[in-house]
Order: sequence, then structure tokens, then C-alpha cells
Amino acid sequence: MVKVRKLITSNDWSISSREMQDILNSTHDAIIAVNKKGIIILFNTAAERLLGIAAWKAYGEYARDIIPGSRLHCVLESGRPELNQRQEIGDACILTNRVPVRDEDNGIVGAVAVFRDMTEIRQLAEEMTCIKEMKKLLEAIINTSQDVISVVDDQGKIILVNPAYTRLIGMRKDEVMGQPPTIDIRQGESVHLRVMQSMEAVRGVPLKVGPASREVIINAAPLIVDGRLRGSVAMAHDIAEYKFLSAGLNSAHCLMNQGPARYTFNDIVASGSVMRAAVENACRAALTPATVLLAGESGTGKELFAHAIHSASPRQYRRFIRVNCAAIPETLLESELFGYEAGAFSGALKSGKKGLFEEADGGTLFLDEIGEIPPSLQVKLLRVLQEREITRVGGVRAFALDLRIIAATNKNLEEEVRKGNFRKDLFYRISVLPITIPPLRQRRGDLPELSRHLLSKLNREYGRSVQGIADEAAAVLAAYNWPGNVRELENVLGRALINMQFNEYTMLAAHLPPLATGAGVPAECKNPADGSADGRTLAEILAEAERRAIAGVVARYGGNRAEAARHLNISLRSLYYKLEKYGLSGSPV
Ligand SMILES: Nc1ncnc2c1ncn2[C@@H]1O[C@H](COP(=O)(O)OP(=O)(O)OP(=O)(O)O)[C@@H](O)[C@H]1O
Repeated sequence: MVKVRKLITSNDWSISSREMQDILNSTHDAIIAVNKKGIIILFNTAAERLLGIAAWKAYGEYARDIIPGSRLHCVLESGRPELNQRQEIGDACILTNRVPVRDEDNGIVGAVAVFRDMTEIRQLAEEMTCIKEMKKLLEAIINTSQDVISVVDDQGKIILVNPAYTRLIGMRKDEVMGQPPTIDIRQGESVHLRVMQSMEAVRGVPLKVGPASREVIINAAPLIVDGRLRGSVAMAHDIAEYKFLSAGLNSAHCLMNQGPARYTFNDIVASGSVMRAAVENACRAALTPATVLLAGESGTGKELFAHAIHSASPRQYRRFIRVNCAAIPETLLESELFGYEAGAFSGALKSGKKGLFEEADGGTLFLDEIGEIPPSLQVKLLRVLQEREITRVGGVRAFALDLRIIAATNKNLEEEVRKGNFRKDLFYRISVLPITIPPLRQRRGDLPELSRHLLSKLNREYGRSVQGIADEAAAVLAAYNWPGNVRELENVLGRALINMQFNEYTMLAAHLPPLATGAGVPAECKNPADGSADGRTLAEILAEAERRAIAGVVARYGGNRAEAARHLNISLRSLYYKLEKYGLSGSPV
């Protein structure tokens, strides 16, 4: 640079027009100059490339005639420069500067346009935006992941951890960043160091981490970029969570009714016209193979209807399998429904496993709480309904199925479709024969017969012989709103039965648990804010408070779990999880 300046200032260097032409031709920018008439007198190689016009053709022509959108004639007229003007030429995005050329007397003798092709820069900017968005997306995924993620650099220093990590380890992010990967380990060796030494991934390594020595299983892999070791990434899974999932699965199995159906239409009390119509529709549906959708609030009798339909159908001697889609953890639902092939995922049985669709083959599969099926599974379910065949997780072979599906929901599925939570095509597939069961408060006329029916059922179950319900007690029942529907009525009568002496044969109002404040809320649930710590840890106190609050709210809604979940502002699945966790799922709460 210095040398060039020296040459220029030394006055012994001048540029010939040939050299000037070469310089202009070697620039990346397109340059076009016109004389004062607007006739092209300079047209460099970049201009040829950009406009697709050979220089020899351009020379001598009016710029406005051969260059689309040229405004050099305007600059000649106005004498005003036009800077940084955007111009589209073909697919190219161009930035143009047009300036007038003046002589010593300031008269306009021509004009020059310099075009800069911004297409590449624009593409680069778009790519940068894309990379930025991708980075944000990856960060969001890493930060919301339940998996515990940590990354170390090639020096073995921690450079990334996600919130699941800090939660599990019980340390703040700033306490671990830049530290060696051994900082969180209580028992065992760092997998990061191991994979960086061996340059090989490891799976299923058990470790104890954090101040509480939590048991985890770790998978880790070296990060190799362009053949160079850049660090290592590890993912830890909390064993306690696995234990919970397997417990959840066991309980989900308990929630499934496997075998022939337990109830028939004779078990359904339907005195009012609306209920009678629902039963008649269900009887007709039973004789067809069509998919039935039972809609109604929790505790209205949807499962009872599903059993009755199966019992009255040609499949009555085949299996009836119920699966509560809200009670199975989302991560297991797919493999539970569709089964899996050997080695489909870590922890899978070597022999593979049949799913519930296959188990129910020939019979009826009752998909309770179908509104809780996540969108990814909705697509698969739709395929089953359309093709009548399934493919196991990790498998390629399709199995043909012959089964009747009965679905049930306490959600307004049409509303869910509108909100985009439930697929429209699946909704139409399952609602071939929709049957709506009204809530008990809308058919209070059914109460006397229902109460009699449930009382004789409870007498059998409890070994009692209560003969009837006094009018004053019946009036209390009739005045109540029944948010938990028939299930709540059954619970209330059951609790009243317990309140009766063995020599009492008529149920009185005094025997009934208090209704308006929650049918038979267990005394322990009524005081969720007990301050005494009794030497318990904070976690134990919080868990107990949560257990009481949940039991109280579920009881207040008469066992109506959907209402209780809404009130607690948690998902139905999460409520099922907590009921299971606190051993409340079996009790009538
Ligand atoms: N019409 C009815 N006649 C006799 N018993 C009924 C009737 N409706 C409901 N029940 C009884 O009420 C209880 C709850 O019914 P069921 O489990 O079928 O409700 P559900 O709508 O499936 O509830 P959820 O949505 O919470 O699963 C059962 O014990 C059932 O036998």
C-alpha cells in the first residue's frame, strides 16, 4: 500500500487508457458510463456478466434502450446523484449508485452507474439468519429437554449445561461452567474424560452425581469436527424417573381391563328420554363394526357404555381391552399401543412386544380419554383406522387387524379440533357413531332409579341390606349439582352406607357426607396448610401438602378428574401422574 502511494506521488506513474480498461474490467462491480447524450461509452466485463449484454453491442447505444430500469438519463437531466438504489435485474438483487460527471466548469458531461450485485450478500444474510434461528431453536430444545445434558471442550472444561442438569446436580450454572467434568461426580468416573481418551461413545454407564448422590445412567459421545476432537457431550437419565415410568406402566396395566366385558345394557339405568335415546343408539351401534365415540363428562358412564356395546356385539366372546390414554406416560404410549420390535430402543425387551392393538385383535379396544393422545400419535392412529393394520415401533412389517374401536372423551373434541389440538381427519374417523351421555345434573329424573340401582350394587359389595333412601335424603341428593356425575353419586352412597349402623335399613340425610363442600372430603385433606414440620425435610412437607391439596380438589369435584385438573391448572395427564405418585388413583377421593 505504502509502495503504491509512493509510486503515485512520485509523478512518474500514469495510467494508460488500456490499463484503465484492465482495471475497470477486473473489478467485481459493474460500471457503465454514458456521455451527456446518454450514449454508453464505458461498459466493463462485470456489466457484461450482470446484464448479459456483450460490451461491443452496448457501446454507442442509449443506456435507457438496452438497460432495464436505467435512470442514467434522469441523473443527466437532474444533475443529482442517486445513491444506494435497489434494483432487480433478472434474479439478481442490485444496489446502484448513479452520479453525474462534471467538467471543470461544473457542467454535466456524462454520468456513471456502479452496480453492486447483492444477491450473494443477501443469501449470506439469509443463511446467517437461518443459522441464528437454528441456534435459538437448538438452545430452546436443549434447555427444555428433560434429559440432563452437559458438554465439555477439548480441554475437558464444561462449556454447556442445561437446566435439567443444574436441577439434577443441585448446583448453579455459574458454579459448573469452566470446571472439570468431575465436579458433579460423587461415585464413579467421568464419562467425558473416558470418551475423550478412547474417542468412542459409551452407553448406560451408572454414576452417582450431585450433593444428593442421585443415581443416573449416562450415554456420552466424543464431539469430532473435521476429524479433530472438539470435546464430548453427555446425556444423563435419572434412574428415579425410570423407576417412576415403570411403576406408571404397571399401574397403567392395572387400569386396563383385559378379558371379556364386565357390563351389559341391563346394568345401565336410563329412565329419562335423553338417556334412553343414548342407550338405543348404543344398542344399534353394537350390531355394526363401526367406530363409536362416547362423549360425556367424567363419571357419566362412558366406560359402562363401552362394556355394554362390546357385550352386545358379535365380538362379545373376544377380548375387551381398555386403555386410559391419559394415564400412560406420553413417552410410553406409542410402544404400549403399537408394540415394538426387538431392539427398537434401549430398555426394550429382546423378544419385542405386542401392543394393545394386537392384543385386542378380534375383539374391542376401548381408547378412554382419546383427547389426550399427543398429535404425533394421532397421525399413527388415523392410519390404523384407515388401513386396519399396524406397524410396531422399530418395525417394517405391517400386521392386519380385525378390531372394533370404541373411543371416549370428556373433552369437547370439536373445540379441540378448532384449537388445533386434535386432528380434524381423526375426529371424523372416530366419530362415525357419536353418542353423547349427558351430565347427571341435566337428568335429575334419573336420580331415584340410579340411587336404588347403586344402593343394591353397594349392598352386595359391602355385605349390607339397606332397603331404601328416606325422602329427606333423596331431596338432598336431588338438590346437589353432581360435578362428578354418577361416580360421585356412587361414592356418596358408599360413604353414607359406612356411616350407617348394621341395624339401620333406611338411609337418612344425616348419613350423607356433606355435599356442597365436597362429597366426603377426607378430614386430612381439609387442612392442607399444617405448619408443623415434625422433623421432616422440606421436600417431604411439600409433597404432603401437594398430596392433600390434590386429594381435596379431586374430592371437591366428586372424583371428576378433568374438572379437578382444570381447577388445579395442570394437565389431566399430570393429575393422573400425581394421583398415582401419592397412591390416590384407586381411592374414591
Ligand atoms: N347410567 C348408569 N347406570 C348405572 N351405573 C352407572 C351409570 N352411569 C355410570 N354408572 C356407574 O358410575 C361409575 C362411573 O362410570 P364410568 O366409569 O363408566 O364413567 P366414565 O364416564 O367412563 O368416567 P371417566 O371419564 O372418569 O373414565 C361406574 O361405577 C358405573 O358403573
